[in-house]
Amino acid sequence: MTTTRVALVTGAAAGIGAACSIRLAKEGIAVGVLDLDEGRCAGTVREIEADGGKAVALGADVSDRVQVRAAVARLRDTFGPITILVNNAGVTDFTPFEDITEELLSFVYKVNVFGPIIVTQEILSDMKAEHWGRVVNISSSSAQTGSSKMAAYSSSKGAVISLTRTLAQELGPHGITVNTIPPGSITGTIMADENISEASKERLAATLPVRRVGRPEDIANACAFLCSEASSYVTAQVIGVNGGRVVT
Ligand SMILES: NC(=O)C1=CN([C@@H]2O[C@H](COP(=O)(O)OP(=O)(O)OC[C@H]3O[C@@H](n4cnc5c(N)ncnc54)[C@H](O)[C@@H]3O)[C@@H](O)[C@H]2O)C=CC1
Ligand SMILES: CC(=O)C(C)=O
Repeated sequence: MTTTRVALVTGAAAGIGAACSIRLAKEGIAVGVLDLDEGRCAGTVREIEADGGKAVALGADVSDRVQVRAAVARLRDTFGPITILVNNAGVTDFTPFEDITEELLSFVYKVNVFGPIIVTQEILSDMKAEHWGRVVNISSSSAQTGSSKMAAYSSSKGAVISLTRTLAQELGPHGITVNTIPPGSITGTIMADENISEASKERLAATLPVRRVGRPEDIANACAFLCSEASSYVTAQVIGVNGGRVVT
């Protein structure tokens, strides 16, 4: 890699976003670790720096363009133009369909759909100027299979898959690849012990090709490839990881 690439990872204080940030930093990429509360990003930044990497903590709500613009400016001032973006920040929701309200829909869609659109728009000029970019959107296997009591969430992630395919066409001519990873169930907040019993995890694992529930590191490895120089001809792909359905 001739220049130090700069990445922005959203929702990076914990879980999949933290794993992606740490993994990208191992490739020599300088990482903007963004989450709602900048203070919560310190742990991810510390782990990256302890490993010899470069990172900066950023606080912003991905659905708020003013906050996103300020965070992007700080990252750009710190490390330079941003040419890698992982739209990972997301919120899940388990609500029976008939109980879904406009307020809930607005909350879920603002984070899961408006967020990736706003953040991508705010860094796009850097990618176009470099004629090189990597965008990875974290969707969900529930967008492909449906998931009972997750209509707001799974439909929002379906929008992320469609957004990915559209942007791949629109941004490809600018040297920018756009892909999505629809994880299956991954240990972390959603799959935390208080949310799912060990017996349920074992039953779930028995249905998965690799016979185990996914880990954030699994997503981070797939993400690192999609953000690499080598992945220049991979775009508009939906790359299932650990239970995610692979569709092209
Ligand atoms: N864990 C799982 O089983 C699966 C997760 N996913 C997706 O992967 C992504 C990450 O999920 P996890 O790491 O499991 O969740 P997580 O809850 O551990 O991490 C999500 C992070 O996003 C941050 N965040 C939430 N709203 C935000 C906003 N408006 N602005 C900035 N940051 C915000 C949260 O503070 C949190 O740190 C999400 O998009 C989720 O929908 C998809 C499939 C399965
Ligand atoms: C939360 C989520 O997307 C799954 C597949 O569990």
